[in-house]
Amino acid sequence: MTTFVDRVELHVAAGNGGHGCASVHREKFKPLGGPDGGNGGRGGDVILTVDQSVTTLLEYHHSPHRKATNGKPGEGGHRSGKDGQDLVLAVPDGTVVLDKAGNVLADLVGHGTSYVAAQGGRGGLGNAALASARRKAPGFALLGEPGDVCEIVLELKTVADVALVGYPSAGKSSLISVLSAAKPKIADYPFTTLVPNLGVVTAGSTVYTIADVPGLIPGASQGKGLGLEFLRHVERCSVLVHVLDTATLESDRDPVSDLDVIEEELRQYGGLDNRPRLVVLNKIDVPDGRDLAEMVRPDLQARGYRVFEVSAVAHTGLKELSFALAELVAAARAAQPKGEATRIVIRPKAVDDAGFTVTREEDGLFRVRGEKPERWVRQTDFNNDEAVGYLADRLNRLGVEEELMKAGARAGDGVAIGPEENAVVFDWEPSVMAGAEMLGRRGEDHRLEAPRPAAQRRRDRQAERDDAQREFDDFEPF
Ligand SMILES: Nc1nc2c(ncn2[C@@H]2O[C@H](COP(=O)(O)OP(=O)(O)OP(=O)(O)O)[C@@H](O)[C@H]2O)c(=O)[nH]1
Ligand SMILES: [Mg+2]
Repeated sequence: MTTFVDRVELHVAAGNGGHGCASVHREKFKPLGGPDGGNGGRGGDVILTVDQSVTTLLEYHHSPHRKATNGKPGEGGHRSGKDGQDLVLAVPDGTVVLDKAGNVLADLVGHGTSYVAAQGGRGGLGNAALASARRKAPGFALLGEPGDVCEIVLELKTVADVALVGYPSAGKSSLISVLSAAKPKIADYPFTTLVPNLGVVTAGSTVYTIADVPGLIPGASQGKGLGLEFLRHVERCSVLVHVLDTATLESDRDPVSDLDVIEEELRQYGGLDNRPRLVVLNKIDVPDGRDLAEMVRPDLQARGYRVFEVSAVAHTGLKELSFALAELVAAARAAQPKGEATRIVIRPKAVDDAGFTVTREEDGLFRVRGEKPERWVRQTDFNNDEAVGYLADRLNRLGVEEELMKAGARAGDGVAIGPEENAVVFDWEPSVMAGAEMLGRRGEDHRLEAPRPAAQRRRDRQAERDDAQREFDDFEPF
Protein backbone atom coordinates (compact mmCIF):
# COMPACT_ATOMS: atom_id res chain seq x y z
CA MET A 1 0.00 0.00 0.00
CA THR A 2 1.86 3.05 -1.16
CA THR A 3 -0.91 5.60 -1.19
CA PHE A 4 -0.50 8.21 1.48
CA VAL A 5 -3.71 9.96 2.28
CA ASP A 6 -3.05 12.96 4.39
CA ARG A 7 -6.42 14.68 4.45
CA VAL A 8 -9.79 13.07 4.92
CA GLU A 9 -13.28 14.19 5.73
CA LEU A 10 -14.79 12.05 8.40
CA HIS A 11 -18.45 11.81 9.34
CA VAL A 12 -18.85 10.72 12.91
CA ALA A 13 -21.95 9.99 14.91
CA ALA A 14 -21.96 9.25 18.61
CA GLY A 15 -24.51 6.83 20.01
CA ASN A 16 -27.93 7.98 21.12
CA GLY A 17 -28.87 7.77 24.75
CA GLY A 18 -31.38 5.08 25.64
CA HIS A 19 -34.81 6.17 26.82
CA GLY A 20 -35.72 6.13 30.46
CA CYS A 21 -38.40 3.69 31.45
CA ALA A 22 -41.75 4.49 33.06
CA SER A 23 -42.80 1.53 35.10
CA VAL A 24 -44.56 0.83 38.39
CA HIS A 25 -43.50 -1.83 40.80
CA ARG A 26 -46.06 -4.65 41.04
CA GLU A 27 -46.31 -7.19 43.77
CA LYS A 28 -49.10 -9.42 44.99
CA PHE A 29 -51.36 -7.53 47.40
CA LYS A 30 -49.32 -4.38 46.78
CA PRO A 31 -50.76 -2.99 43.58
CA LEU A 32 -49.09 0.43 43.68
CA GLY A 33 -45.55 -0.22 44.70
CA GLY A 34 -44.03 3.00 43.45
CA PRO A 35 -42.15 3.90 40.31
CA ASP A 36 -39.31 1.55 39.39
CA GLY A 37 -38.40 2.49 35.80
CA GLY A 38 -34.63 2.52 35.25
CA ASN A 39 -32.54 5.10 33.39
CA GLY A 40 -31.47 4.72 29.79
CA GLY A 41 -27.81 4.04 29.03
CA ARG A 42 -25.44 6.67 27.70
CA GLY A 43 -24.66 6.61 23.97
CA GLY A 44 -21.08 5.73 23.03
CA ASP A 45 -18.60 8.52 22.20
CA VAL A 46 -16.50 8.62 19.07
CA ILE A 47 -12.90 9.06 20.22
CA LEU A 48 -9.81 9.66 18.13
CA THR A 49 -6.66 8.21 19.70
CA VAL A 50 -3.08 8.44 18.51
CA ASP A 51 -1.63 5.03 17.79
CA GLN A 52 1.95 5.09 16.66
CA SER A 53 1.56 1.92 14.65
CA VAL A 54 -0.86 3.72 12.37
CA THR A 55 0.91 5.83 9.77
CA THR A 56 -1.76 6.92 7.33
CA LEU A 57 -5.34 8.11 7.26
CA LEU A 58 -6.05 5.70 4.42
CA GLU A 59 -8.54 3.64 6.39
CA TYR A 60 -10.78 6.65 6.87
CA HIS A 61 -10.48 7.55 3.24
CA HIS A 62 -12.00 4.19 2.40
CA SER A 63 -14.76 4.29 5.00
CA PRO A 64 -15.43 7.81 6.20
CA HIS A 65 -18.66 7.14 8.10
CA ARG A 66 -18.26 5.99 11.68
CA LYS A 67 -20.88 5.53 14.38
CA ALA A 68 -20.72 4.50 18.02
CA THR A 69 -23.46 2.30 19.48
CA ASN A 70 -26.60 3.52 21.19
CA GLY A 71 -27.38 3.22 24.86
CA LYS A 72 -30.07 0.69 25.77
CA PRO A 73 -33.39 1.78 27.25
CA GLY A 74 -33.97 1.43 30.96
CA GLU A 75 -36.31 -1.26 32.22
CA GLY A 76 -38.68 -1.87 35.08
CA GLY A 77 -37.39 -3.12 38.39
CA HIS A 78 -34.85 -0.29 38.55
CA ARG A 79 -32.79 -1.84 35.77
CA SER A 80 -30.66 0.73 33.96
CA GLY A 81 -30.02 0.33 30.26
CA LYS A 82 -26.51 -0.60 29.18
CA ASP A 83 -24.26 2.21 28.00
CA GLY A 84 -23.36 2.27 24.34
CA GLN A 85 -19.80 1.34 23.48
CA ASP A 86 -17.32 4.09 22.70
CA LEU A 87 -15.91 3.87 19.22
CA VAL A 88 -12.16 4.40 19.36
CA LEU A 89 -10.58 5.38 16.05
CA ALA A 90 -6.81 5.00 15.81
CA VAL A 91 -5.10 7.88 14.04
CA PRO A 92 -1.44 8.54 13.24
CA ASP A 93 0.78 10.68 15.43
CA GLY A 94 0.52 14.25 14.22
CA THR A 95 -3.11 14.21 13.18
CA VAL A 96 -4.77 17.60 13.27
CA VAL A 97 -8.53 17.71 13.71
CA LEU A 98 -10.37 20.58 12.04
CA ASP A 99 -13.98 21.52 11.54
CA LYS A 100 -15.38 22.06 8.06
CA ALA A 101 -14.59 25.76 8.24
CA GLY A 102 -10.92 24.98 8.82
CA ASN A 103 -10.73 25.82 12.54
CA VAL A 104 -8.35 23.61 14.47
CA LEU A 105 -10.21 21.57 17.07
CA ALA A 106 -7.29 19.48 18.28
CA ASP A 107 -3.71 18.71 17.46
CA LEU A 108 -2.96 15.13 18.39
CA VAL A 109 0.68 14.44 19.17
CA GLY A 110 2.08 11.61 21.28
CA HIS A 111 0.98 8.03 21.68
CA GLY A 112 -2.35 7.75 23.47
CA THR A 113 -3.46 11.35 23.03
CA SER A 114 -7.21 11.30 22.59
CA TYR A 115 -9.92 13.61 21.39
CA VAL A 116 -13.62 13.10 21.84
CA ALA A 117 -14.90 13.98 18.39
CA ALA A 118 -18.57 13.26 19.06
CA GLN A 119 -20.15 12.92 22.45
CA GLY A 120 -22.76 10.25 23.10
CA GLY A 121 -26.25 11.32 24.08
CA ARG A 122 -27.28 11.16 27.73
CA GLY A 123 -29.64 8.42 28.67
CA GLY A 124 -33.11 9.54 29.71
CA LEU A 125 -34.04 9.33 33.37
CA GLY A 126 -36.53 6.64 34.28
CA ASN A 127 -39.59 7.48 36.32
CA ALA A 128 -37.94 6.17 39.48
CA ALA A 129 -35.31 8.89 39.21
CA LEU A 130 -37.95 11.50 38.42
CA ALA A 131 -40.00 10.80 41.53
CA SER A 132 -39.90 13.44 44.21
CA ALA A 133 -41.92 14.40 47.24
CA ARG A 134 -44.15 16.46 45.01
CA ARG A 135 -44.33 13.96 42.19
CA LYS A 136 -44.57 10.60 43.84
CA ALA A 137 -45.56 8.48 40.89
CA PRO A 138 -44.45 10.01 37.61
CA GLY A 139 -46.15 8.26 34.72
CA PHE A 140 -43.47 9.24 32.28
CA ALA A 141 -39.75 9.02 31.71
CA LEU A 142 -37.30 11.21 29.83
CA LEU A 143 -36.15 10.32 26.35
CA GLY A 144 -32.53 9.60 25.64
CA GLU A 145 -30.75 12.37 23.80
CA PRO A 146 -29.39 11.93 20.31
CA GLY A 147 -25.59 11.70 20.14
CA ASP A 148 -23.49 14.35 18.40
CA VAL A 149 -23.31 14.02 14.66
CA CYS A 150 -20.54 15.99 13.01
CA GLU A 151 -18.25 16.28 10.10
CA ILE A 152 -14.60 16.73 10.85
CA VAL A 153 -11.49 16.95 8.76
CA LEU A 154 -8.36 15.03 9.66
CA GLU A 155 -5.05 16.29 8.40
CA LEU A 156 -1.76 14.60 8.93
CA LYS A 157 1.31 16.57 9.76
CA THR A 158 4.03 14.04 9.32
CA VAL A 159 5.90 13.32 12.48
CA ALA A 160 9.23 12.19 11.18
CA ASP A 161 12.66 12.73 12.68
CA VAL A 162 14.17 13.93 9.44
CA ALA A 163 12.60 15.96 6.63
CA LEU A 164 14.08 16.17 3.15
CA VAL A 165 13.46 19.47 1.42
CA GLY A 166 14.50 20.70 -2.00
CA TYR A 167 13.46 21.60 -5.51
CA PRO A 168 11.31 19.21 -7.51
CA SER A 169 13.33 16.37 -9.04
CA ALA A 170 16.32 16.94 -6.75
CA GLY A 171 16.08 13.26 -5.80
CA LYS A 172 14.37 13.42 -2.39
CA SER A 173 12.16 10.41 -2.97
CA SER A 174 15.06 8.53 -4.53
CA LEU A 175 17.07 9.13 -1.36
CA ILE A 176 14.28 7.82 0.87
CA SER A 177 14.01 4.73 -1.30
CA VAL A 178 17.71 3.89 -0.91
CA LEU A 179 18.02 4.85 2.76
CA SER A 180 14.95 2.89 3.85
CA ALA A 181 12.67 0.15 2.68
CA ALA A 182 10.07 2.63 1.45
CA LYS A 183 9.20 2.48 -2.22
CA PRO A 184 7.96 5.94 -3.15
CA LYS A 185 7.15 6.95 -6.69
CA ILE A 186 10.18 8.35 -8.49
CA ALA A 187 10.13 10.00 -11.90
CA ASP A 188 11.96 12.65 -13.85
CA TYR A 189 9.20 15.22 -13.91
CA PRO A 190 8.66 17.89 -11.26
CA PHE A 191 6.08 17.30 -8.51
CA THR A 192 6.16 13.55 -8.78
CA THR A 193 5.59 13.42 -5.05
CA LEU A 194 2.17 14.79 -4.20
CA VAL A 195 2.01 13.77 -0.56
CA PRO A 196 4.92 13.02 1.77
CA ASN A 197 6.60 9.63 1.80
CA LEU A 198 7.74 8.15 5.04
CA GLY A 199 10.62 5.72 5.49
CA VAL A 200 12.26 4.05 8.47
CA VAL A 201 16.07 4.08 8.58
CA THR A 202 18.28 1.94 10.79
CA ALA A 203 21.81 3.25 11.33
CA GLY A 204 23.73 1.31 13.95
CA SER A 205 21.52 1.22 17.02
CA THR A 206 19.48 4.26 16.05
CA VAL A 207 16.19 3.87 14.25
CA TYR A 208 14.62 6.98 12.87
CA THR A 209 11.98 8.05 10.39
CA ILE A 210 12.61 10.16 7.36
CA ALA A 211 10.04 11.97 5.23
CA ASP A 212 10.23 13.87 2.00
CA VAL A 213 7.82 16.55 0.98
CA PRO A 214 6.72 17.54 -2.49
CA GLY A 215 9.25 19.74 -4.26
CA LEU A 216 9.47 23.37 -3.19
CA ILE A 217 9.83 26.27 -5.58
CA PRO A 218 10.26 30.03 -5.10
CA GLY A 219 7.06 31.37 -3.52
CA ALA A 220 6.22 28.05 -1.86
CA SER A 221 5.63 29.77 1.47
CA GLN A 222 2.97 31.86 -0.28
CA GLY A 223 1.39 28.73 -1.63
CA LYS A 224 3.13 28.49 -5.03
CA GLY A 225 3.49 25.03 -6.50
CA LEU A 226 2.31 22.61 -3.86
CA GLY A 227 3.95 24.96 -1.39
CA LEU A 228 2.35 25.85 1.84
CA GLU A 229 0.25 22.78 2.12
CA PHE A 230 3.38 20.70 2.48
CA LEU A 231 5.61 22.91 4.49
CA ARG A 232 3.36 22.04 7.40
CA HIS A 233 4.79 18.53 7.31
CA VAL A 234 8.25 19.92 7.87
CA GLU A 235 7.08 21.62 11.06
CA ARG A 236 7.14 18.42 13.05
CA CYS A 237 10.54 17.15 12.02
CA SER A 238 13.55 17.70 14.21
CA VAL A 239 16.25 17.60 11.51
CA LEU A 240 16.19 19.22 8.07
CA VAL A 241 18.14 17.98 5.06
CA HIS A 242 18.61 20.13 2.00
CA VAL A 243 18.73 17.90 -1.05
CA LEU A 244 20.50 19.84 -3.78
CA ASP A 245 20.58 18.77 -7.41
CA THR A 246 24.07 18.98 -8.89
CA ALA A 247 22.96 17.82 -12.30
CA THR A 248 19.99 20.05 -13.09
CA LEU A 249 19.67 21.12 -16.69
CA GLU A 250 18.03 24.41 -15.82
CA SER A 251 20.59 27.07 -16.62
CA ASP A 252 19.46 29.57 -13.99
CA ARG A 253 19.94 27.17 -11.11
CA ASP A 254 22.91 25.91 -9.12
CA PRO A 255 23.12 24.22 -5.71
CA VAL A 256 24.00 27.36 -3.78
CA SER A 257 21.22 29.53 -5.15
CA ASP A 258 18.80 26.60 -4.78
CA LEU A 259 19.74 26.44 -1.13
CA ASP A 260 19.14 30.18 -0.76
CA VAL A 261 15.71 29.91 -2.33
CA ILE A 262 14.62 27.04 -0.10
CA GLU A 263 16.06 28.67 3.02
CA GLU A 264 14.14 31.84 2.18
CA GLU A 265 10.91 29.88 1.86
CA LEU A 266 11.51 28.12 5.19
CA ARG A 267 12.25 31.45 6.79
CA GLN A 268 9.07 32.98 5.44
CA TYR A 269 7.04 30.00 6.58
CA GLY A 270 8.59 30.53 9.99
CA GLY A 271 9.25 28.54 13.11
CA LEU A 272 11.96 26.32 11.63
CA ASP A 273 15.08 28.34 12.44
CA ASN A 274 16.22 26.18 15.32
CA ARG A 275 16.18 22.87 13.43
CA PRO A 276 19.63 21.42 12.79
CA ARG A 277 20.26 21.11 9.05
CA LEU A 278 22.74 19.53 6.75
CA VAL A 279 23.30 19.60 3.02
CA VAL A 280 23.23 16.73 0.55
CA LEU A 281 24.69 17.22 -2.91
CA ASN A 282 22.92 14.55 -4.97
CA LYS A 283 23.53 13.00 -8.39
CA ILE A 284 27.33 12.93 -8.22
CA ASP A 285 27.25 9.84 -10.47
CA VAL A 286 26.76 12.35 -13.28
CA PRO A 287 30.29 13.60 -14.16
CA ASP A 288 29.25 17.25 -14.42
CA GLY A 289 27.42 16.85 -11.15
CA ARG A 290 30.51 15.60 -9.39
CA ASP A 291 32.52 18.55 -10.68
CA LEU A 292 29.89 21.02 -9.61
CA ALA A 293 29.68 19.39 -6.18
CA GLU A 294 33.41 19.77 -5.69
CA MET A 295 33.14 23.39 -6.72
CA VAL A 296 30.35 24.43 -4.36
CA ARG A 297 31.33 22.33 -1.35
CA PRO A 298 33.73 24.91 0.21
CA ASP A 299 31.12 27.63 -0.23
CA LEU A 300 28.49 25.57 1.60
CA GLN A 301 30.89 24.54 4.34
CA ALA A 302 31.85 28.15 4.81
CA ARG A 303 28.20 28.79 5.63
CA GLY A 304 28.45 26.27 8.41
CA TYR A 305 26.77 23.27 6.80
CA ARG A 306 28.04 19.73 6.93
CA VAL A 307 28.02 18.62 3.31
CA PHE A 308 27.48 15.09 2.00
CA GLU A 309 28.07 14.16 -1.60
CA VAL A 310 25.87 11.25 -2.60
CA SER A 311 24.30 9.46 -5.48
CA ALA A 312 20.93 7.92 -4.86
CA VAL A 313 21.23 6.03 -8.11
CA ALA A 314 24.77 4.68 -7.64
CA HIS A 315 24.33 4.32 -3.85
CA THR A 316 27.43 6.35 -3.03
CA GLY A 317 27.91 8.22 0.22
CA LEU A 318 24.74 6.84 1.78
CA LYS A 319 26.25 5.21 4.83
CA GLU A 320 28.01 8.35 6.02
CA LEU A 321 24.81 10.31 5.49
CA SER A 322 22.57 7.91 7.38
CA PHE A 323 24.97 7.77 10.35
CA ALA A 324 25.33 11.54 10.45
CA LEU A 325 21.54 11.84 10.49
CA ALA A 326 21.30 9.23 13.24
CA GLU A 327 23.64 11.33 15.34
CA LEU A 328 21.59 14.49 14.86
CA VAL A 329 18.37 12.62 15.59
CA ALA A 330 19.80 11.08 18.74
CA ALA A 331 20.97 14.50 19.91
CA ALA A 332 17.57 16.03 19.19
CA ARG A 333 15.81 13.24 21.05
CA ALA A 334 18.10 13.62 24.03
CA ALA A 335 17.43 17.34 24.11
CA GLN A 336 13.68 16.85 23.95
CA PRO A 337 12.57 13.48 25.24
CA LYS A 338 9.27 12.53 23.70
CA GLY A 339 6.62 12.04 26.35
CA GLU A 340 5.60 8.61 25.14
CA ALA A 341 3.50 7.80 28.14
CA THR A 342 1.56 11.02 28.37
CA ARG A 343 -2.09 10.43 27.73
CA ILE A 344 -3.92 13.61 27.12
CA VAL A 345 -7.63 13.54 26.56
CA ILE A 346 -8.99 16.55 24.81
CA ARG A 347 -12.71 17.04 25.10
CA PRO A 348 -14.69 19.53 23.13
CA LYS A 349 -15.44 22.45 25.39
CA ALA A 350 -18.56 21.98 27.41
CA VAL A 351 -21.50 24.04 26.22
CA ASP A 352 -23.44 23.66 29.42
CA ASP A 353 -24.32 27.28 29.95
CA ALA A 354 -27.29 28.00 32.10
CA GLY A 355 -28.57 30.88 30.01
CA PHE A 356 -31.17 31.16 27.31
CA THR A 357 -32.45 33.85 25.02
CA VAL A 358 -35.90 34.78 23.81
CA THR A 359 -36.13 36.70 20.55
CA ARG A 360 -39.09 37.85 18.58
CA GLU A 361 -38.69 37.10 14.91
CA GLU A 362 -40.11 39.01 11.96
CA ASP A 363 -43.06 36.73 11.43
CA GLY A 364 -44.07 37.13 15.08
CA LEU A 365 -42.62 33.82 16.21
CA PHE A 366 -40.84 33.82 19.58
CA ARG A 367 -37.67 31.79 19.49
CA VAL A 368 -36.10 30.33 22.62
CA ARG A 369 -32.45 29.32 22.35
CA GLY A 370 -30.30 27.82 25.08
CA GLU A 371 -28.53 24.61 25.93
CA LYS A 372 -30.90 23.61 28.70
CA PRO A 373 -34.30 24.33 27.17
CA GLU A 374 -33.19 22.66 23.94
CA ARG A 375 -31.95 19.60 25.79
CA TRP A 376 -35.15 19.36 27.81
CA VAL A 377 -37.20 19.48 24.64
CA ARG A 378 -35.15 16.63 23.18
CA GLN A 379 -35.81 14.62 26.32
CA THR A 380 -39.55 15.07 26.16
CA ASP A 381 -41.98 12.48 24.90
CA PHE A 382 -44.66 14.72 23.42
CA ASN A 383 -47.15 11.89 23.30
CA ASN A 384 -47.26 11.89 27.08
CA ASP A 385 -49.13 14.80 28.63
CA GLU A 386 -47.42 14.31 31.93
CA ALA A 387 -44.03 14.51 30.28
CA VAL A 388 -45.12 17.72 28.56
CA GLY A 389 -46.25 19.05 31.93
CA TYR A 390 -42.89 18.22 33.40
CA LEU A 391 -41.21 20.10 30.56
CA ALA A 392 -43.40 23.11 31.22
CA ASP A 393 -42.43 23.02 34.89
CA ARG A 394 -38.76 22.91 34.02
CA LEU A 395 -39.08 25.79 31.58
CA ASN A 396 -40.97 27.80 34.15
CA ARG A 397 -38.40 27.22 36.80
CA LEU A 398 -35.70 28.43 34.45
CA GLY A 399 -37.79 31.56 33.85
CA VAL A 400 -38.63 30.95 30.21
CA GLU A 401 -42.32 31.81 30.58
CA GLU A 402 -41.47 34.99 32.37
CA GLU A 403 -39.09 36.01 29.61
CA LEU A 404 -41.67 35.17 26.97
CA MET A 405 -44.13 37.37 28.77
CA LYS A 406 -41.60 40.19 28.96
CA ALA A 407 -40.83 39.80 25.28
CA GLY A 408 -44.50 40.42 24.60
CA ALA A 409 -45.78 36.92 23.95
CA ARG A 410 -49.52 36.46 24.36
CA ALA A 411 -51.56 33.33 24.59
CA GLY A 412 -51.80 31.77 21.15
CA ASP A 413 -48.52 33.18 19.84
CA GLY A 414 -46.10 30.76 18.22
CA VAL A 415 -43.10 29.77 20.29
CA ALA A 416 -40.18 27.77 18.92
CA ILE A 417 -37.54 26.14 21.09
CA GLY A 418 -34.34 25.32 19.25
CA PRO A 419 -32.56 26.30 16.06
CA GLU A 420 -34.44 27.09 12.88
CA GLU A 421 -33.81 23.74 11.23
CA ASN A 422 -34.71 21.66 14.24
CA ALA A 423 -37.12 23.35 16.59
CA VAL A 424 -40.19 22.32 18.49
CA VAL A 425 -42.93 24.83 17.70
CA PHE A 426 -46.15 25.22 19.66
CA ASP A 427 -48.82 27.78 20.37
CA TRP A 428 -48.08 29.44 23.63
CA GLU A 429 -50.80 28.70 26.10
CA PRO A 430 -49.16 28.39 29.48
CA SER A 431 -51.95 26.47 31.13
CA VAL A 432 -52.40 24.09 28.19
CA MET A 433 -48.68 23.68 27.89
CA ALA A 434 -48.55 22.69 31.52
CA GLY A 435 -51.33 20.22 30.92
CA ALA A 436 -52.87 21.34 34.19
CA GLU A 437 -56.50 20.81 33.40
CA MET A 438 -55.82 17.38 32.03
CA LEU A 439 -53.81 16.15 34.92
CA GLY A 440 -55.53 17.43 37.99
CA ARG A 441 -52.84 17.11 40.55
CA ARG A 442 -49.63 17.06 38.59
CA GLY A 443 -47.54 14.03 39.11
CA GLU A 444 -50.37 11.54 39.37
CA ASP A 445 -50.55 8.95 36.69
CA HIS A 446 -54.23 8.42 35.88
CA ARG A 447 -53.36 5.12 34.33
CA LEU A 448 -52.53 3.83 37.76
CA GLU A 449 -56.11 4.32 38.83
CA ALA A 450 -57.72 2.98 35.70
CA PRO A 451 -58.47 -0.66 36.37
CA ARG A 452 -56.72 -2.50 33.56
CA PRO A 453 -55.67 -6.12 33.89
CA ALA A 454 -52.00 -6.25 34.82
CA ALA A 455 -51.01 -8.22 31.74
CA GLN A 456 -52.69 -5.73 29.45
CA ARG A 457 -51.02 -2.85 31.24
CA ARG A 458 -47.65 -4.52 30.88
CA ARG A 459 -48.21 -5.14 27.18
CA ASP A 460 -49.29 -1.55 26.63
CA ARG A 461 -46.32 -0.18 28.43
CA GLN A 462 -43.91 -2.40 26.59
CA ALA A 463 -45.46 -1.45 23.25
CA GLU A 464 -45.12 2.24 24.04
CA ARG A 465 -41.52 1.80 25.04
CA ASP A 466 -40.72 -0.29 22.00
CA ASP A 467 -42.29 2.27 19.70
CA ALA A 468 -40.35 5.10 21.21
CA GLN A 469 -37.08 3.25 21.14
CA ARG A 470 -37.62 2.02 17.59
CA GLU A 471 -38.29 5.51 16.39
CA PHE A 472 -35.11 6.61 18.07
CA ASP A 473 -32.97 3.75 16.83
CA ASP A 474 -34.26 4.17 13.28
CA PHE A 475 -32.90 7.67 13.28
CA GLU A 476 -30.23 7.58 10.56
CA PRO A 477 -27.73 10.40 10.84
CA PHE A 478 -26.35 9.80 7.32
N1 LIG B 1 21.63 10.40 -12.17
C1 LIG B 1 20.95 10.49 -11.07
N2 LIG B 1 19.62 10.67 -11.10
C2 LIG B 1 18.95 10.74 -9.97
C3 LIG B 1 19.58 10.60 -8.71
N3 LIG B 1 18.65 10.71 -7.75
C4 LIG B 1 17.48 10.90 -8.40
N4 LIG B 1 17.65 10.92 -9.73
C5 LIG B 1 16.62 11.08 -10.76
O1 LIG B 1 16.01 12.34 -10.62
C6 LIG B 1 14.65 12.25 -10.97
C7 LIG B 1 13.80 12.80 -9.85
O2 LIG B 1 13.95 11.97 -8.72
P1 LIG B 1 12.90 11.98 -7.54
O3 LIG B 1 13.47 11.14 -6.46
O4 LIG B 1 11.56 11.65 -8.03
O5 LIG B 1 12.97 13.51 -7.13
P2 LIG B 1 12.14 14.30 -6.04
O6 LIG B 1 13.03 15.27 -5.40
O7 LIG B 1 11.47 13.34 -5.15
O8 LIG B 1 11.11 15.08 -6.96
P3 LIG B 1 9.65 15.62 -6.59
O9 LIG B 1 8.95 14.51 -5.91
O10 LIG B 1 9.01 15.93 -7.89
O11 LIG B 1 9.84 16.82 -5.77
C8 LIG B 1 14.36 10.80 -11.26
O12 LIG B 1 14.36 10.59 -12.65
C9 LIG B 1 15.50 10.07 -10.60
O13 LIG B 1 15.81 8.86 -11.24
C10 LIG B 1 21.00 10.38 -8.68
O14 LIG B 1 21.65 10.24 -7.65
N5 LIG B 1 21.62 10.35 -9.89
MG1 LIG C 1 9.59 13.03 -4.76
